[in-house]
Amino acid sequence: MGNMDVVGGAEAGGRCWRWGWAAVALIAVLLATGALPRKNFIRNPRRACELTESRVYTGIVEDCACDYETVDSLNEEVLHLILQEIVATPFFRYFKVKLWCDCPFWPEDGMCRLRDCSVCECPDNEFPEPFKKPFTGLPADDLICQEGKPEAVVDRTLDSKAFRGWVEIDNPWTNDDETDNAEMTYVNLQLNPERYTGYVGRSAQRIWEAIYIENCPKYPSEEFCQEKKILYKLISGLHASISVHIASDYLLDEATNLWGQNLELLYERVFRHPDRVKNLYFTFLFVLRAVTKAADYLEQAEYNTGNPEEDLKTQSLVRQLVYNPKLQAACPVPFDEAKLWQGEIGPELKQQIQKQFKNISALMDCVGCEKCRLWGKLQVLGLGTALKILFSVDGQSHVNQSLQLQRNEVIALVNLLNRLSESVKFVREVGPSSDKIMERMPSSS
Ligand SMILES: Cc1cc2nc3c(=O)[nH]c(=O)nc-3n(C[C@H](O)[C@H](O)[C@H](O)COP(=O)(O)OP(=O)(O)OC[C@H]3O[C@@H](n4cnc5c(N)ncnc54)[C@H](O)[C@@H]3O)c2cc1C
Repeated sequence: MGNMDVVGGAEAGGRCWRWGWAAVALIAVLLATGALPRKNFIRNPRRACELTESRVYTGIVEDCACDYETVDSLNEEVLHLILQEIVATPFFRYFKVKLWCDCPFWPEDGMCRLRDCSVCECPDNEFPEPFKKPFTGLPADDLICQEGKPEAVVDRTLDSKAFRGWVEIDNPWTNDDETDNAEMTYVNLQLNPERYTGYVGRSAQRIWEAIYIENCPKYPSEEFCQEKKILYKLISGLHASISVHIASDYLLDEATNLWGQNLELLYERVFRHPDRVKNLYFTFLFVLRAVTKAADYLEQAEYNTGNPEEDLKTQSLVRQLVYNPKLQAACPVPFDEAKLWQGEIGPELKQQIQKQFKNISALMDCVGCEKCRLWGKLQVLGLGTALKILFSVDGQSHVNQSLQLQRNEVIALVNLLNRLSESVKFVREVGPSSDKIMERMPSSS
């Protein structure tokens, strides 16, 4: 179980009992003094214990190098605020995506009940002008005009800068050909929040099933090989984050169009399964590590949307994120990827996981709800970009010189980090009030 310490749950063994009894004693005192309304605890005392035990997360996040408390405070004090500002900038709010795709695995059977399911695409004149221009950089091996000797060939090495202009380059971890601009549309993400869409039933189930059963089965609890656990944990963390967004922005009453939080759903899909909460934190730290590993590249990148004032602000926000002194002091290496793929089977394992991730990426074309597909594609591309930064480039010192990212990959990566940051914040804020969730839950005992 590594060095993770969840208070309560099967893993914690004896500690669970000690904390369990301490919690019971505390509750008894609070009830006796009237400090706590008795009705909150009468309905289902077993569930009260379950919640008390399962929601307090302490210690190091498994396989990472940072503890839960630090993640929470860094997120609340620094990361969340910066990310919210970044994703609202013109550079980061327009995402290029192919929304009309055929499912390569089965006839698409998606049914989405709500209007909220469909995506509002950008009219052509809305998204930034520089985004429309095709790539204008020098081709690497344009030999047409070359005559004579090798000495006549122009040296095209630019310099040792990390960023050498946005490139059109395919991501080896994802299925879509990112260099193919046909049928791509631009979507303003701010107009299409990730929230409840009414996408439920067989279609959604089938996709999660295909992901978990065929492409990243849950590893046995005795599995020590970190590489084998990673893909499952990343997908489970992403899935938990999607569920948190559904629960935090839910259509409570269709007749009056009332939106709000659905804490029962949050409990059932996330809190009730401590592993999912842990995987959410893991995924957050993994993506955060990718962003900080690519710090020099991201800092030098051109955030050009044709609006100099906004673009300077974007650059400054990115700098604040990637070189944040509080982050560097408290959690300098959120996840240590250098330990992975080291053994003899390392390269083979990496290939296998890359193939599985590509399949998961292809499955996004089977999501039968446009808005879910938009966020599914964006977040899977964001994860693919994190994987590319951490695993496709060898060594810490060379990362920024050999790394090449597409504009859309960077947009996906940062928006994914923001989604995960929102989920971590929500889980942290709502966790302590889960006695309210319990009060509304029907008794299972
Ligand atoms: C890519 C994608 C994006 C989606 N986006 C949206 C959206 O934006 N808005 C929306 O309303 N709906 C969205 N959906 C649908 C949503 O995720 C659920 O499938 C749907 O709400 C039905 O939920 P459910 O209770 O059947 O459980 P599901 O969330 O569908 O889970 C299916 C099964 O997976 C397992 N599982 C659940 N969570 C985890 C986890 N964190 N880790 C490991 N295993 C888990 C459980 O065994 C569960 O029974 C999306 C679906 C997909 C595939």
